[in-house]
Amino acid sequence: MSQLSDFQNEIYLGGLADVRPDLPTDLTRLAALAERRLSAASYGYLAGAAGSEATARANRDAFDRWRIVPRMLRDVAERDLSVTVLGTPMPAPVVLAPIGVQSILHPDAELATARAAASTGLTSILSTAASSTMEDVAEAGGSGPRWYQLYWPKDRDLAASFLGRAEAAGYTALVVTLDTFTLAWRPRDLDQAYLPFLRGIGVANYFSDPVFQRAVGGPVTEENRQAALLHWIGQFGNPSLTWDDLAFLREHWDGPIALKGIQHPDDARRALDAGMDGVIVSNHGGRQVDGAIASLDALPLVADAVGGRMSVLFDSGIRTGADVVKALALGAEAVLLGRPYAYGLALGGEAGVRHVLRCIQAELELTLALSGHRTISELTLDALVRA
Ligand SMILES: Cc1cc2nc3c(=O)[nH]c(=O)nc-3n(C[C@H](O)[C@H](O)[C@H](O)COP(=O)(O)O)c2cc1C
Ligand SMILES: CC(C)CC(=O)C(=O)O
Repeated sequence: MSQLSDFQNEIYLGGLADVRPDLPTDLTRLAALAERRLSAASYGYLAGAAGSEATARANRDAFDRWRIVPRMLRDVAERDLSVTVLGTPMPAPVVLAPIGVQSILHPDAELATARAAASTGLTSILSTAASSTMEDVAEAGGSGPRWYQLYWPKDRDLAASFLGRAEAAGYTALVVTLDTFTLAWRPRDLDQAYLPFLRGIGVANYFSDPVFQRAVGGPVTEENRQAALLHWIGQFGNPSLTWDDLAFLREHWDGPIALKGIQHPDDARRALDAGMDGVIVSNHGGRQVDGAIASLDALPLVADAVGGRMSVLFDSGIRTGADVVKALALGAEAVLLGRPYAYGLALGGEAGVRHVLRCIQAELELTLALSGHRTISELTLDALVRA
């Protein structure tokens, strides 16, 4: 556990880490603590991955195959971690990944996450499958920067309604997740017979939507709840989508759009051709295709194919400041942090999420400076060697 007093915090970290004394500063230790706090089913849902979880492990192992080569005497007294990605200025290139159904982790759920993100100035991406409506989460986040993640439903009117609501609620960029039109074979959840949605968690944005309500014959009440859940199951994912459908997004969303779940350089090129503004190199934290390539291994190829012409973001496996440095050096403009902040939420609500964000930001700044860099744009492949 962190024993840092305020004074030590100032000395060690320039006051960057608003760390909680009851949580570890090594974020790789959060999972084990969260396991003790959560029910077996909730923990399994959060920590678990697809199949044998080989891809989840590969995501982590890939970081070990790259090593940072520190450079000396480069005047790193003034550091600036800020970047602007998809039109959003950020104090550091770390974004909160969309994580749905957060009420299985903490009663304050996405509202706590939005407040914690806003207090750090970091951008938070809200899932379509959030436990609260996008309007309530926007209100909790106040002036904090926010992006909206679309799970693209079959009903186009419902999709358009989601996009209109998100724009009205101040979400400035759209993230469209392509890799999860259905949940993968996830043995931990199958063995526990656990799916949050069947308990009515993660459906708030659907049940509150006028288009959804029209389809189920009116507002969702106890009487039509079962029918509404069945309708949700039919609507949630759309496996028939193709590249041609992206034009629909452009028609209904004025701001920047990034496609999440890209692993192949040709798919990144197609995203560029379709007029998208960015891609998120992600394998959903290993939760979808077991046996798939580690996301970090996909990153340099995608960045080579489209970097400079569109934004390239990265997720799946980020746990430390060094991981962030490696992903940025391999071509990402920013990274998304997934499970670590969700563990923080489970362990300490809003303060737990803030702890995680402060720790990774502080560790990133120290690692950047100690390896001889002042700014994010100075990080290139030159900073790394293959282990
Ligand atoms: C419990 C859980 C729920 C998630 N829900 C969503 C979601 O609603 N939408 C989405 O695009 N990605 C979702 N993801 C994937 C994350 O956005 C992100 O891609 C992944 O967690 C990154 O890997 P990491 O956890 O290793 O950092 C979820 C991940 C987890 C662990
Ligand atoms: C459908 C989402 C709420 C969940 C998800 O994306 C996930 O569990 O990986």
